[in-house]
Amino acid sequence: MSKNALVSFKGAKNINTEIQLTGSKSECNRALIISALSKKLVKVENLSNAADTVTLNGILNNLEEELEVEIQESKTVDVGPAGTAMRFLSAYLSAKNGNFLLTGTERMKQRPIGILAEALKTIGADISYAEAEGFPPLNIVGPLNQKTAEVKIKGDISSQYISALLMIAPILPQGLTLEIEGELTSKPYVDMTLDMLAEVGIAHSWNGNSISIKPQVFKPGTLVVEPDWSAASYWYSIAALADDAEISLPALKDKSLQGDSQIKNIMKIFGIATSKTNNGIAISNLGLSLDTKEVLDLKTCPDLAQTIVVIAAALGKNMAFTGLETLKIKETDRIAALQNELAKIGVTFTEDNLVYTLNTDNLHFPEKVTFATYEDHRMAMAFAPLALLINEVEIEEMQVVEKSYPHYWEDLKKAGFEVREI
Ligand SMILES: O=C(O)C1=C[C@@H](OP(=O)(O)O)[C@@H](O)[C@H](O)C1
Ligand SMILES: C=C(OP(=O)(O)O)C(=O)O
Repeated sequence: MSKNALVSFKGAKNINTEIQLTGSKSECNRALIISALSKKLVKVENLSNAADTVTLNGILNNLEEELEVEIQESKTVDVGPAGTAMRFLSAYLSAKNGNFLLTGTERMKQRPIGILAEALKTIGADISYAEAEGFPPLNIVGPLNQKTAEVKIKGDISSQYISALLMIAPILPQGLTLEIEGELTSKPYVDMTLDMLAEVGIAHSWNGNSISIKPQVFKPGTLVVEPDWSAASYWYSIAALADDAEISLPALKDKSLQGDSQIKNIMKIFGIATSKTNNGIAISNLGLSLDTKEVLDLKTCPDLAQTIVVIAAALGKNMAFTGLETLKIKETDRIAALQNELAKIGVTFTEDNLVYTLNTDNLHFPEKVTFATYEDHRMAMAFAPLALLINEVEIEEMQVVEKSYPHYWEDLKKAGFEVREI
């Protein structure tokens, strides 16, 4: 039975703590696929306990055992709500010997995959849609018989399709050249894929809109996963809402592979400073929130959108945002979810010509607010910090955080929040 979290913060709003964040699920899920493709020549260190990573790891370990005994009938592979696992496994299983039904939650069945499936079919994969055209579940019969190395792929729906193809490219007999059509959304995630491949000896060339990877062998090595900067963003929120905050986050790097590390620049708007420590970073509240008239473009960091929009709203900043087009096809329609929940504190979030604007003129904080989470971990984690402004915050279905940050509630308690399961 799912439970809700009742979150509150009693006494002076001073936060002084050290939080050890779990590994980035994006880095982990790439590292696991790369390790499997390299036949374990590549090892992974600091694997996350995020449910999406635990799921993918379990699937890959299971497949390895089963492929050894060569099971021929169709095998169901269920990724649950893990988008990266769905997209990365579509490509990975296409290259593997076997017959698979790749599926996930009801929401996963509404998250488009046609662009990736059609690209894989062009390359030579045997893929069909088990239910709705263009959506999971997929029937995949591998291994693919490569017909071409040249594929055109739309870049503006999800970068995960491109990462999925890039990771299998080195083991394909002809390699791959991807010509990206339209604007590339979430670009730092493609950079992360290429950087992690480079760490284990896989070279690429990027010319204009085309990325090429030739057939190559993986170099033995270890991919060490950095903690999750998307998870760190919630600590920036907490720092921004506290009266005084000094929070250290060990092992986060100044030069990160994760695009969400740009939270450190964005949060300067809300008066949060980031400094290097001898083992990571520390964030503190300088109490110098800026007035910004600029429109903030979040195309390169969609997973930060909820964190930033909620904090801007709670601090009464009528900010405007662009680059939010992909939010509607994530764990939930994140635009609708934000609109519904921000309304509970009197804030509107409206769209005009792809510019989303907050209006906080009627901002107010009732004694108690219950926020719905829509099976989306980021809704829970973005709204819970409001307990620094609202006497009692109830977060529905508190277990959603497991997807990327299972220790979230424990960490809040460590920082001085009261969190009760109800
Ligand atoms: O490649 C990745 O690890 C991810 C890419 C992004 O998705 P899109 O490329 O679909 O925006 C991001 O939202 C997701 O949480 C993780
Ligand atoms: C969008 C997300 O994940 P995924 O696409 O991997 O399900 C996320 O973690 O915010």
